[in-house]
Amino acid sequence: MSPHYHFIINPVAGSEHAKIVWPKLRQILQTRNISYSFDESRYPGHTEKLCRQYALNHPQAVIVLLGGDGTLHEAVNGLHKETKVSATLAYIPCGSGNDFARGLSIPADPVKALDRILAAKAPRLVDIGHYTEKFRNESAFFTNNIGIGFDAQIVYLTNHSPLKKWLNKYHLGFLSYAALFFKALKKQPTFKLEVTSPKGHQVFEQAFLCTTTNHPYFGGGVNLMPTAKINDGKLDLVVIEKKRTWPFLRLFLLMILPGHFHIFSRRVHHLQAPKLKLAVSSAEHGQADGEEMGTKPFEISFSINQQAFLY
Ligand SMILES: Nc1ncnc2c1ncn2[C@@H]1O[C@H](COP(=O)(O)OP(=O)(O)OP(=O)(O)O)[C@@H](O)[C@H]1O
Repeated sequence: MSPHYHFIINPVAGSEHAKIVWPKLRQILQTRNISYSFDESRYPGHTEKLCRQYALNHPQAVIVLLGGDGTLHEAVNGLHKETKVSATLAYIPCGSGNDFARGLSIPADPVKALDRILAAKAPRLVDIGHYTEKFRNESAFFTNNIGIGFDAQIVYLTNHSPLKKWLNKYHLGFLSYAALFFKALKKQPTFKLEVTSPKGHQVFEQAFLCTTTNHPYFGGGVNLMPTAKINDGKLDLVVIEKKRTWPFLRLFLLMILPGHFHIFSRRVHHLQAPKLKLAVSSAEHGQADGEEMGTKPFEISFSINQQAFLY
């Protein structure tokens, strides 16, 4: 028997892309006589509540999210924060970044993504990260990555610039990250980072980017760590040190070019572990799945959980 699919739509995701796509998908569901229902997220944080409530009342259903990485972040937190609620998730990328979809090779075309979900036989387990941060007194789950330093500086600048809104209007939101790259490069200082993992203790005196990631992508498709796997029970920590600006620019260029040869640079440090601790004593920007974490020092611990996904 085919499952019941409950859709949660974030109407503002991807400059209202989800809102435009939904009627098309609904038509397909009706034509194929698929059992479905839906909710619309009405404010930031609503998806978290909707997802938890639906899963509590309908443990057998598949909850399909129409939105971007932020929508998925909320849904996963809805299911895992407080007590864990068992539910199967599925995801149709309609955001501006859609890095999680890239990580799972979910088609960018919403109709194809829906087809894949409807054809999938059984859910598969994927990793989701968990963090606890002392200075923010905060604990949450993440699907993509947690960044300290350069990537978080870009998120901060993007959110506080009118450019993102303007580019979003033309469905070019991803370009806002590129546009603010050089401003972030100028503003972000290097910082001292301490890393503790099952492999030992390491100190980086000139860390510039420090990203703990669940899959290869960040910033709307930049391949930070091609070997990161979303179902290996491990998180990938990437630390990039910066001594001078030009070598860093060269590294970043290698990151966005095919081949991704940046991973061979001695300035790029990579560590895979199921548990990690990071400490930064200076006040730095942080980002969690593209959302700002505020500018403070960090004492952050990571671990891994799992979530059933239909894809
Ligand atoms: N009805 C709503 N009105 C305003 N904001 C909302 C509403 N529903 C959800 N949100 C918020 O919209 C934000 C953006 O959603 P999301 O991240 O999914 O899209 P995006 O930013 O376009 O995509 P991506 O994160 O992939 O770049 C989320 O942080 C969510 O809290």
